Amino acid sequence: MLEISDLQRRFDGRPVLRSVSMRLEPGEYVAITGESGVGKSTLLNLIAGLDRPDGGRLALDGADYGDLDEDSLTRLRRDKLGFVFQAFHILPHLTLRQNVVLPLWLKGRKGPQADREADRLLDAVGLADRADSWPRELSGGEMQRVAIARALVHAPRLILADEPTGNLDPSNAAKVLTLLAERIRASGAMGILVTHSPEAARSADRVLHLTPEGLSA
Ligand SMILES: Nc1ncnc2c1ncn2[C@@H]1O[C@H](COP(=O)(O)OP(=O)(O)OP(=O)(O)O)[C@@H](O)[C@H]1O
Repeated sequence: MLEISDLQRRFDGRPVLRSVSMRLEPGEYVAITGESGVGKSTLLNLIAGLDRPDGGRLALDGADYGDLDEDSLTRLRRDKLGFVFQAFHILPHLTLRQNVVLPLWLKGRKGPQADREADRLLDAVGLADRADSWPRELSGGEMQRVAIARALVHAPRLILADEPTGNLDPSNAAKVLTLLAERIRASGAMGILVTHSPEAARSADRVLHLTPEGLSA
């Protein structure tokens, strides 16, 4: 479970997040929308443990971020989080299988079993026959599906997606969103999708709006 209560973040004395609270149960997938500059990425960075709040509490499966030092936060990110961002950081000098297997390598799992896991995910995103291809051979939509496979391969508890369909055509965007929602629900993970697109937001179980006052349905 992800618990956020009364989260606050200021930049140069200017409050961006004044009091943000939410709760996410296993298997739940929520979309967060809100005007440009309202603090969506700031919130996502805090949830990702990439930034520290000025007040309030964040806890994932009972682990309070405030009790974790930088090394423990890095471990939490590596072991429990999956990231799908628009700049998907697919590494050009690695094959698709190697890109997808990377989160398992980082956890010290290297070998045939890890490769099989990566292939299973590539299959799930419809790219089973492209495991040995290079990223430069892929379309934008295919690349985004590789990013999703990689975000899910280590069975993260929490998946964070920031405008994952930003530069996709409507048909590929719909495929990517369906896939993300299906995988989150099937694995009992939790998902947070930040998006400006009402259509993308509808692929989640519920939609929350971020305003200067906080998060509301
Ligand atoms: N590191 C930082 N230092 C100073 N100000 C920052 C920093 N990060 C974000 N901000 C400010 O906080 C506010 C919220 O930014 P944020 O990127 O979270 O908004 P957003 O809702 O994600 O916007 P968009 O939809 O346009 O991506 C903005 O005014 C931004 O300038």
